[in-house]
Amino acid sequence: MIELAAVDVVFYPGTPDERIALDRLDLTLENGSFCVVVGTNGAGKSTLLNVLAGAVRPRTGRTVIDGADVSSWPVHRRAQWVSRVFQDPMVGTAPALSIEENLAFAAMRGRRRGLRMALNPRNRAHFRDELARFGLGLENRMGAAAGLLSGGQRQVLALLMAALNRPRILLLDEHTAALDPRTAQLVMDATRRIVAEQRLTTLMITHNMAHALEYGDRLLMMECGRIKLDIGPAEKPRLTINDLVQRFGQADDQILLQASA
Ligand SMILES: Nc1ncnc2c1ncn2[C@@H]1O[C@H](COP(=O)(O)OP(=O)(O)OP(=O)(O)O)[C@@H](O)[C@H]1O
Repeated sequence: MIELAAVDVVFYPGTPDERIALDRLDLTLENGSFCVVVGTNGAGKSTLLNVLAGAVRPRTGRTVIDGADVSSWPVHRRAQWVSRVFQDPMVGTAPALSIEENLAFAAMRGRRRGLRMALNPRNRAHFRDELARFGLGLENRMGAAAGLLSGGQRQVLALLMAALNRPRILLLDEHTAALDPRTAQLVMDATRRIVAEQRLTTLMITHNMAHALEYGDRLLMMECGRIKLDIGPAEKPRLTINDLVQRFGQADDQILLQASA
C-alpha cells in the first residue's frame, strides 16, 4: 500500500513567486490499483509523482510504501521500489547502450552485480520473450543501440525496463503524450497488459480524457494541489466524458478539446 499523509510542497516559500504545488495532500493507494490522475496545468500532478519518486522533498508530510516510511529516502534509494516513465522517450533509456544492455541495467537495479552478470542467457531469453510480445520486432534487434530506435520503440523499451523488477509503484508521467496516436495506443495497450499481469500499483498522469476513462480502475482529479475528485472502481466504468466535464464543474477548454480529440 502507498500512503501520502498531509504532504505539503511549496516552491519559493515566502517570496512573491510562492507556489503551493501540493496542499496537505492525503492519498492512499491499495496494492494493485491502477489510478489515473487528471487535472489542469499546474494542478500538482507531476509534483505528486516527484514526491513519490523522492525527486521533490515535501515541506511537511509522510510518504509510506508498504509500511516503510521512505520520506527521507533519496531518489536512488527509492529506485528499487519506484519506477517511472516520462513523457520524453529520450529520458528513460541510454542511447549508447544496446536494447539488451538497457534491459540488463534495469534488471540490476538495486542489486550489487555487474552488467555482464545481468546479461546471462536466462535473462537474455526473458528479454527476448518480453520484447516479442510488443509485436515490433525488437526481439530481433537486441544488440542495436537504443538511440537508433524510434520514439515509440524507445518508450516501449522504457516501459518494459520500468516494469522489469516488479516495482512497488509504477509512475507514468504522460508517457504517451509525445507519441503519434497509433503508437500511443500500442504503448497504452502494453501498459494495460503489463500492469494487469504483474498487478502493479500504478499512477498514470494523462491529459487525454479518453485514456483517462478507458484505462485504470480509479480516477483522481487534481486542482490547486488538492484532490478534487476521487472516483473508485465501482463508479469509474460508468463515467462518460460528459459526466467528467459536468461533475468536475469544468467546462475547461483544454479538457473539452482533449475529450473530443
Ligand atoms: N521545480 C519547480 N520550481 C518552481 N515551481 C514549480 C516547480 N515544479 C512545479 N512548480 C509549480 O508547482 C505547481 C504545480 O506544478 P506541477 O508541474 O506539479 O503541475 P502539473 O499538474 O503537473 O502541470 P502540467 O499538467 O502542466 O504538467 C505549478 O504552479 C508549478 O509552476
